[in-house]
Amino acid sequence: MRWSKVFRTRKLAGSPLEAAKKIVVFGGGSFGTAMGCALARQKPDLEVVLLVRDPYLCKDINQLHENTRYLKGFKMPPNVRATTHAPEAIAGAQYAVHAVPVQSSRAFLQGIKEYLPSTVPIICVSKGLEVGSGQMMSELIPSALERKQPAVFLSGPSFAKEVMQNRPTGVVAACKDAKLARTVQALFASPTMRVNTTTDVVGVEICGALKNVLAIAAGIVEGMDLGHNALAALIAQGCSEIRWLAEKLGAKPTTMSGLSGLGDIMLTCYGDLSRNRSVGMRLGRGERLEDIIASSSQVAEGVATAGVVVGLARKYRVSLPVLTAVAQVLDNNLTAREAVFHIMNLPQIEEA
Ligand SMILES: NC(=O)C1=CN([C@@H]2O[C@H](COP(=O)(O)OP(=O)(O)OC[C@H]3O[C@@H](n4cnc5c(N)ncnc54)[C@H](O)[C@@H]3O)[C@@H](O)[C@H]2O)C=CC1
Ligand SMILES: O=C(CO)COP(=O)(O)O
Repeated sequence: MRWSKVFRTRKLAGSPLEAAKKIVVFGGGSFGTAMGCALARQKPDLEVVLLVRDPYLCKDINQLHENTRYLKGFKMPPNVRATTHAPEAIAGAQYAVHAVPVQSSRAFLQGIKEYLPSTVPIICVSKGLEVGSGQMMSELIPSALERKQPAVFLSGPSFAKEVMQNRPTGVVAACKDAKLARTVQALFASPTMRVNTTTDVVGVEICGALKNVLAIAAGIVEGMDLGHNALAALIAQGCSEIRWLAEKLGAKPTTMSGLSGLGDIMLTCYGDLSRNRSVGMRLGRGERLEDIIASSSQVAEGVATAGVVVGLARKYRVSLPVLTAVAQVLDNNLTAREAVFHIMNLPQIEEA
């Protein structure tokens, strides 16, 4: 109650939300839609435009006020609309929320580059590492746009469906420019959304990318019905591995125990709504990856990121048995059972 009062008084004239007139969302999938709606709910005269590819989905959003493909059954606020036309979507927008899956982000950004002014901040919610370049989104965005662009990385435990249901959620806005991080904090913060800030972009991004790989491992353990002990041991080991790699990359230790680290690891490794965990569960039950992917309409970023992690482990000379085993299972080099046997038979160690 007190929290909500604080917000009501903070959202007075002059705040970034008050000043914002139009926000464009790249990607009309589940998370782009949910975050767009979260912004639109806060300010009825804010224009939120989802840039989508599919004209049928576009029509549904505009006529039924519902994302019939990705968030069926949830009504969207009337100030959210969709278009397939990039120049029109972007024109006049003060912020761009980027919710296109990582592996499609480079091509997408190259396609809209000429319409996006270099001063418009990108608020990136995509979590993962690009196959091939191994880049994080903070590296991929300037590389794809071939220029500097202000960018903030918003991450943390936040299932799209629960954001859409306006249930309490906490995320972290990471930006080297602390002032811009605070602007994004003020944009998204509401009585149902807490937004912390940090300047540790690398830490937030690497935690967000690797927790998806760990969630696949957690799903495998669940799918094989190995029990609570095994699951807890696996997640604890995975947390250590993420910390070892994150430290090598220069991340702050506090980020690991924060929302984008432990918070999102807990959500995705234990939460029924996680797509990465559900890919793992199906692998653990013996399904083939090709069949799992063919039957899923939504992205599970951990599948692509797992292969990149193997390269990072090599590059930074850090042993990541759980995270790299996920890549081996996905590549069909190991069965899930062999991976568990392999991990259980590693040398007994001193805790690090
Ligand atoms: N769904 C969730 O609960 C959360 C998702 N995220 C992250 O947000 C990102 C997007 O995820 P979702 O919205 O869940 O995915 P989704 O699978 O629901 O939707 C992806 C959207 O991106 C579009 N897209 C794909 N390739 C494209 C391209 N080349 N050009 C333009 N659009 C393209 C699709 O048409 C679709 O609208 C991912 O990186 C995910 O890890 C982050 C937090 C929560
Ligand atoms: O990142 C997420 C929640 O914070 C969503 O996780 P999944 O992609 O596994 O559903």
